[in-house]
Amino acid sequence: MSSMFGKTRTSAMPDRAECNVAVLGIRGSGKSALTVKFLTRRFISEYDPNMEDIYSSEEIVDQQPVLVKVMDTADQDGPVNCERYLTWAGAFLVVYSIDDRRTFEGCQRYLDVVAAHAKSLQVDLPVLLLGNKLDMERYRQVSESDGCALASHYSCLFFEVSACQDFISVQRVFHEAVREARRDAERGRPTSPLFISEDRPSASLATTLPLGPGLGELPTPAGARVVPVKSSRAQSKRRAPTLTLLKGFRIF
Ligand SMILES: Nc1nc2c(ncn2[C@@H]2O[C@H](COP(=O)(O)OP(=O)(O)OP(=O)(O)O)[C@@H](O)[C@H]2O)c(=O)[nH]1
Repeated sequence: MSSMFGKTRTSAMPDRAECNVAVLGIRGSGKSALTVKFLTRRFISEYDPNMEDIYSSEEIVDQQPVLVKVMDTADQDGPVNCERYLTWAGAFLVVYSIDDRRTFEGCQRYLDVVAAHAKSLQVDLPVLLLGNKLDMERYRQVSESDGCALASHYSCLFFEVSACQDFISVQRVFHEAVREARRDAERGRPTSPLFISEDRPSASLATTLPLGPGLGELPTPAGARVVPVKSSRAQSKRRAPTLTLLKGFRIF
């Protein structure tokens, strides 16, 4: 039923695109806060740190509906047993906190793990590096240029966001992950993992999921800093997401 990026069809539901996004990073970087912000538009400050789950939200990205599934991972001190998300995800968000150098150094191991996985598959896997907690500017330990340099090294996109400030910047990041996954699918990533529910070829993706004319439609709200390392061409149409929590967050 699920796929890295592809379409599913059941008797009760027409074809629809899906994109699996894994949120990676060491403890305290804000993975759960970003996930919840994207799904609910709310900032919730405390979560069960050991809980790992997959949530989904129906989104419109570049005028095309897509079911975005988000895995909020819960590794202890770095990447362990990574197969569960490497084989599942079609895009990766690697998160650190700008006010904690340790989280920045920790995220490099995730970038290495994903890069090695992509190399073993001989595919491009979309990765976005996120410097979170932009609201903690005065306690910043990781400069924007350090984030940019790391993203350049791994050829990934780079954004600085805050899970406790505006929703739009956080939504934009998740939508950008979907765009990247679409582009990789269009560039001809291997077709077999893309369609699991039915053995349908992925050749139709290019026609069913056209690229938008250009990024820049989503405003960057005051106080949020979005730092694209690679240029992006697509645009996103915003709307309130239809939220489906596959399992409830345990919030305490
Ligand atoms: N100021 C600020 N605090 C944040 C932000 N995002 C998360 N936090 C706080 O940082 C702490 C860690 O956030 P989590 O979302 O639990 O981080 P995590 O990466 O999921 O960590 P684990 O659940 O331990 O794996 C919590 O106290 C959050 O309230 C942010 O953007 N700004």
